[in-house]
Amino acid sequence: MESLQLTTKVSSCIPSSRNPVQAKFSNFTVVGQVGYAPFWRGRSGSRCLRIRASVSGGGGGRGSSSQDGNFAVEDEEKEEKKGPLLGTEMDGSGSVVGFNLIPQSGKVEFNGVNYSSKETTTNGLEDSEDIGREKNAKTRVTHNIVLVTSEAAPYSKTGGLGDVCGSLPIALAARGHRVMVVSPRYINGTPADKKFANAVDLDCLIKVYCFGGVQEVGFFHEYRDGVDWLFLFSFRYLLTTPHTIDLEIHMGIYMVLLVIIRHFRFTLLCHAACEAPLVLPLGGFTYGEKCLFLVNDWHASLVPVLLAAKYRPYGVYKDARSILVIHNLSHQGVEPATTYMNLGLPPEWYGAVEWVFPTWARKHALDTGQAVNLLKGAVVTADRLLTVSQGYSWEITTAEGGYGLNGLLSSRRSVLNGITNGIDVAEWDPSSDEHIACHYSAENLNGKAQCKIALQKEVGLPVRPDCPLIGFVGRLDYQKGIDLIRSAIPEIMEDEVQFVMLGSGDLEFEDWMRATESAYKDKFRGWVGFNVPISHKITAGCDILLMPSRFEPCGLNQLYAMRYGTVPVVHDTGGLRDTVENFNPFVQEGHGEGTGWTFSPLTKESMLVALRNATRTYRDHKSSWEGLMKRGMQRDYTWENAAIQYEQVFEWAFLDPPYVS
Ligand SMILES: Nc1ncnc2c1ncn2[C@@H]1O[C@H](COP(=O)(O)OP(=O)(O)O[C@H]2O[C@H](CO)[C@@H](O)[C@H](O)[C@H]2O)[C@@H](O)[C@H]1O
Repeated sequence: MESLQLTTKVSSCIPSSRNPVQAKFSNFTVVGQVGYAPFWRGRSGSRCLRIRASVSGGGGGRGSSSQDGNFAVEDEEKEEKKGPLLGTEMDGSGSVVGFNLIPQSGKVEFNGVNYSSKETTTNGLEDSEDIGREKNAKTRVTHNIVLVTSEAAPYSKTGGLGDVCGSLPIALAARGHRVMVVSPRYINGTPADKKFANAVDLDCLIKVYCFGGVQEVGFFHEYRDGVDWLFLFSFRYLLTTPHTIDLEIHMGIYMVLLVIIRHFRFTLLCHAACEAPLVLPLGGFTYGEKCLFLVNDWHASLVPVLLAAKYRPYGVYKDARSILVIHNLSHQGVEPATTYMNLGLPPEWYGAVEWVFPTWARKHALDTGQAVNLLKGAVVTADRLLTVSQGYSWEITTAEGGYGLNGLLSSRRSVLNGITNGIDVAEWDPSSDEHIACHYSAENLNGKAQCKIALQKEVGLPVRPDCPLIGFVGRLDYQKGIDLIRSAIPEIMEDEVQFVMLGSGDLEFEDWMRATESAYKDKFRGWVGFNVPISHKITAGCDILLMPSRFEPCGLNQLYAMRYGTVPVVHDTGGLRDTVENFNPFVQEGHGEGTGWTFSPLTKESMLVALRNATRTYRDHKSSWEGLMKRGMQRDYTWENAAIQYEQVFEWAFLDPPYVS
């Protein structure tokens, strides 16, 4: 099975005059950037594409997907449903040549995965039982969603991106959408590999064209919680590269190799994610062309560029839409300009990803500043842009928060929105958390004191139930404001407090944590590493969670903390500002309101003031403290809230024509 192939020989290039948007963007380049704002220039050039048959027959091929109606309307007026398909017929070469139908009532099994007809929507329609139940329900539109990500918990996680991409798909599936998640299959020869144990090899190799030739990629698949989880592998990738994300974090000296590995891995990921909806008959049906791509951060940013440059000019994915979800603008996937040829894009599309560093950012006199920037590619080609909080969606349009993309992002402000992340309320639930010593809830807080004692014992701090215990969990890097904690620690340690930090990342900060532990044996513990059970124990056992993030697109730890009755003290920025309400003890007839402390500006002094206000309230105003804890615990953090807002954005995406067609 092969994908659209781009030849490097260029023979024709005919931008459509049908659509002004296409005319404007299908051939462009950035010729200069002043303050990073690009000037677009048409570029004469041409291309020749060769389409090789990928799926033929059975209505599952490109252009005639079996799920063309994936943009489905659910209401009681539904027409007769079709029976689900059993699976594919393949020819000797492994190409799909047809499908076998089975009756609609039975169970569907494909590659060992059970899809009951209730779970598997046909053209997005729910079964008649549901229709009956929802007789009076409002008409609702469901979509075929392809979420592309470098990580998805519990399979892979290095940070919040993994959490979000592990939970949001399930919430969307629960609302009736058909959802596929495409991410790499990280196998590293450790017990962590077991997380992929339930995924079965689909035995379907596809060919994509990038990195100077044909690359074969395959998929493992698990159907769980209503979601098709697809894990990508490539033999070349397995044989030639370290493939654990944990290892990558510690690769330091092999950074150059690491950059190449990532570039290769995520280029493959994007190409494969574009092919998967067309060629994989999951549960008997392909997702088809009329799907919605949710692409997360720079790793998946090539997807909208591929849709525009490789597929739409040849009539494929005309009705698809793409939404770029920005979790962290400070990582943009910037590589040397020479790597453009690896991306599998037509030469004339260079302008979409072209990036010119300003003079001051160049390393030497001969450095021309030329680079490719994958995230920028998505910013200029995706149909809509999303960030993970409203505050951050504004910050990225400013010079301070825009990391050089603020000009472009501002120019797309009309399609830029922010939706605050939810959290996995089943995994993060103090009344049932398997990692913590004692369960508790807003109604009965007794167990929290036990969790604090258990944490103090586990990390070897003196057991002092009344001493305020401050926690920190997160990546040790510039974003998280670790340098601020480092500069404030001598003063924090003068107070009657204990402090537990869990984190990994920057080696300098890891060393600092170890040294601080030696210096303040009775007060400070620094746990270097990535340890999910300990993160739960800290969240439950501490009284206060400190987050002095320099910027924070959303932040999950403050949400986890509030759900566990641990009061956050945060820098007043981005998603932290949106989610933590500053404590005011005087309102509500002295009952107070708010869920934590927000401080600004980002200085040691203002952080210390907020922290000391928190510890004083903890010690001297027990009822106010309990109010703070309970208000935080009673907030609604479910993903359903966020999923409903995502649906609104999906609707807007399909109302407009494709941004680049
Ligand atoms: N050492 C360690 N051991 C165990 N667990 C650890 C850990 N270090 C971090 N974690 C966990 O990783 C997650 C980090 O969440 P953040 O929201 O801080 O994400 P991050 O900055 O990575 O992601 C980006 O994406 C997310 C999701 O959109 C945004 O919330 C965020 O603002 C943005 O920077 C949490 O679940 C945390 O508990």
